[in-house]
Amino acid sequence: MSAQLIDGIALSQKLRAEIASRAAALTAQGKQPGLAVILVGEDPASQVYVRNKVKACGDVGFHSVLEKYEADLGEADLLARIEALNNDPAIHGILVQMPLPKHINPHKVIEAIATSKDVDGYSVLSAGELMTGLEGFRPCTPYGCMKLIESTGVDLRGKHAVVIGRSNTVGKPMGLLLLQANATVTICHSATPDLGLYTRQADVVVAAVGRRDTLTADMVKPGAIVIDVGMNRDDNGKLCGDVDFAGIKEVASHITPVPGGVGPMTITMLLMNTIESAERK
Ligand SMILES: Nc1nc2c(c(=O)[nH]1)N[C@@H](CN(C=O)c1ccc(C(=O)N[C@@H](CCC(=O)O)C(=O)O)cc1)CN2
Ligand SMILES: [Mg+2]
Repeated sequence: MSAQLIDGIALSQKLRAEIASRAAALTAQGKQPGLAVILVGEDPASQVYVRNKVKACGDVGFHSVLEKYEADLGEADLLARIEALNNDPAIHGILVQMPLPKHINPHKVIEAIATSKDVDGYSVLSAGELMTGLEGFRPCTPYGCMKLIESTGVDLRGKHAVVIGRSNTVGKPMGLLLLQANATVTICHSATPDLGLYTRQADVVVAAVGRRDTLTADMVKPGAIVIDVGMNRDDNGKLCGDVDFAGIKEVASHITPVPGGVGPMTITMLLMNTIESAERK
């Protein structure tokens, strides 16, 4: 058996075209969607991500502002910038690129963003909205994973989904989104003994641990959907995910590649949250 590839680039293109037409409709009413992206410091990967976010905004017709600050920016200065953007009617979404320099408390920064503009969905209130099923912004990476799963046409009702990883930004919200879609959810993590015992029972596995070869073919039920959130490097420095793609594609029904799977969807769902924010205004 050879799994069908779930193409995050193709799905992103389709969703971004829909977002662009919604943006055009808002712009025609004088309400162009706007996203503010803040980067503190010179982390090379973060520089690429923020550049890609700003470019993605331009591609779908959003207004965007990129604010770049030196790594020694004071926490109070960053909080003051966020407060100004909270009060800027041209801005519907505010995103502070993570990770932040060590001297800045990321929780304080995230909580300073108005919930109505928290398009990363990282704040305590956004997490509570997800937990209780209220309308709100879903964190972009797990939201993108849900769209990738939906694109397979498989109904999650009654299916067993196993999430590997319990981070606040991916694992935990992923579990809640799967639960909302009526899956039976198991969350595994670094203290789970015999991971394969759980994953072999799963109809859907989402791997989000940040360690390559966490999931191998012998740990996957034939016909399962495998979503790989990982971004790691192999021995040759090549980008790879958390799962053994070559082995698992012979067992799974559907699998996301790395690169080209979950990654592009993270930025697409940021655009989705931003258009939803602008439409709510
Ligand atoms: N404020 C935020 N910070 C961070 C987030 C986030 O969602 N909000 N997520 C990550 C980084 N990230 C976006 O910010 C991100 C990571 C990866 C990709 C992506 O498209 N990856 C490509 C491969 C890229 C490569 O070749 O290196 C892929 O998987 O195809 C997009 C966005 C942490 N910080
Ligand atoms: Mg993310």
